[in-house]
Amino acid sequence: MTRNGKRAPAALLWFREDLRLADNPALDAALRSGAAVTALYVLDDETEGQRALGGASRWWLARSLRSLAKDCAAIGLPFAIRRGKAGIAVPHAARETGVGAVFWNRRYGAAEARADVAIRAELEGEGIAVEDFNGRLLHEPWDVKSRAGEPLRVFSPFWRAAMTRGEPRAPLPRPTSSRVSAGPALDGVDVESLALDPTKPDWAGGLRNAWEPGEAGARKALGAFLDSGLKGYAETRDRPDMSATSRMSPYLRFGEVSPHQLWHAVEAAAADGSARAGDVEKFRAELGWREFSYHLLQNFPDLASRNVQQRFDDFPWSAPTQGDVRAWRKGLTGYPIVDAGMRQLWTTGWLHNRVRMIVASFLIKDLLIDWREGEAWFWDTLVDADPANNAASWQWVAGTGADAAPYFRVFNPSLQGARHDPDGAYVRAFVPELTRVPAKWIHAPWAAPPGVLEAAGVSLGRDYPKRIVDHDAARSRALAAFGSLKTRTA
Ligand SMILES: Cc1cc2nc3c(=O)[nH]c(=O)nc-3n(C[C@H](O)[C@H](O)[C@H](O)COP(=O)(O)OP(=O)(O)OC[C@H]3O[C@@H](n4cnc5c(N)ncnc54)[C@H](O)[C@@H]3O)c2cc1C
Repeated sequence: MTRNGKRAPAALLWFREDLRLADNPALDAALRSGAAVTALYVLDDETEGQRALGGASRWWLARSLRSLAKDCAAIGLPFAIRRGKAGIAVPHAARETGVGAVFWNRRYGAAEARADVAIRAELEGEGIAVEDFNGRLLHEPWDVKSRAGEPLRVFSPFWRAAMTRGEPRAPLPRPTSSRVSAGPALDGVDVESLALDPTKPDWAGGLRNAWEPGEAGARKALGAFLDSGLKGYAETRDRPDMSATSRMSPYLRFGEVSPHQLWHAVEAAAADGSARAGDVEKFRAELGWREFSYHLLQNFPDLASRNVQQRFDDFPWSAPTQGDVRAWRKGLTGYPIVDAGMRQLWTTGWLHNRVRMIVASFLIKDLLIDWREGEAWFWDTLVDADPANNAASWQWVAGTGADAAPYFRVFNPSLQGARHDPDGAYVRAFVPELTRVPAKWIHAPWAAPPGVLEAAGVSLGRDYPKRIVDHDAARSRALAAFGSLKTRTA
């Protein structure tokens, strides 16, 4: 109700990358306005410049939308799904329902932000108010600045500056049916008709086993992390053989959980003694890397397609051979940690952060293939494929980004494997050919004495591939290529 007791006109809540009811500032404000609310999601593969979701993300989205539809029904919030260009579909839905206001949470891609400006102008031109909110980030990317008021290019000063902005707000409560006044119903399509699932072949079996998309799935996964993963996170987060990280990334990507909820949930765990301050701080700093990626995306809108450091525009990448790219994608490079990672990615749609760095370094530095080839593969296969995190991380590994690893940092896959998967349990989980290879040799089977491999039932080239490159030679080649760039641009 408004102050004089009259009901506010109906409102439209446009769900975008915030597929949740709890801690949803736009939804909360729409309900608080006293309006009767109708909710809408638009699958938009048509707006120019917007990158279409990859295959694994589409798989996730289908389940997420079903879960959201169920949650909306449970609180009596009418919810419709439509398909098409948002610039047409949203004003159309607003007219159809006769709403006085449209509420949404902000998006940060350049094309998405441009589309939002145009949609706002059209709605406001028709006398329909637009209210937008931050439902995605702890701090708006443009609010975090250097002392001189400039954008930041290095993580540590960025995070220090972000921390001076004060404690992120507390999460908003999940609305109950008593708060909802149902707006006009809107026709929509069902999720099946969006054809988001793979059919021939159906490659999603592993994803189905690994994940429960949706807000309820996010709550369960967070609960499991708080119960057993957060304790020791600072020490074990680099161990792919342990369940030591939150796996919140796809839920954050689709907005099934907010960073504010995570920020405060780990605080509560520290307060009740189930986590240590150091673990909480480290976990929050990882959320900080996500914020930093969005800060970079804000300042480098072409982050997924252009080198932040333009001197790399002349870099002598190898022309990718079908054989090398295929071996990398399929996990057949002959380097066990790389192969385990690429198979984990294909099977489950997710990959441990340390292994993401190793496989990315291998593609870029050992195979000398342009980072954009890898970024695109991750975009298609990750359930958490994120426009800011994915692009910023690939540029970080390539050395082409703002706060990037130096070009001479070339990960040695066998040493990385031995350090972060010391018993080889991670490799064994995804590369069954090597199950019986002893830990001492599992990250470098080519160096094992022939009798050891024979006893493990492995013949290289028959049961498991020979290495497609020799790492030492590849490293020298990469350093020479990077060195030539330095000389040429000096
Ligand atoms: C080449 C490469 C590509 C990547 N692509 C993506 C991507 O598309 N989407 C994505 O969400 N992350 C990406 N990352 C970052 C990171 O690997 C994942 O966020 C992390 O592995 C997700 O697992 P988690 O949720 O268990 O992480 P946790 O360790 O539990 O961290 C909690 C959250 O912090 C954020 N986070 C953690 N590490 C990073 C990081 N290095 N950069 C940015 N945010 C981080 C994520 O949102 C994560 O969910 C990429 C990293 C690399 C090296």
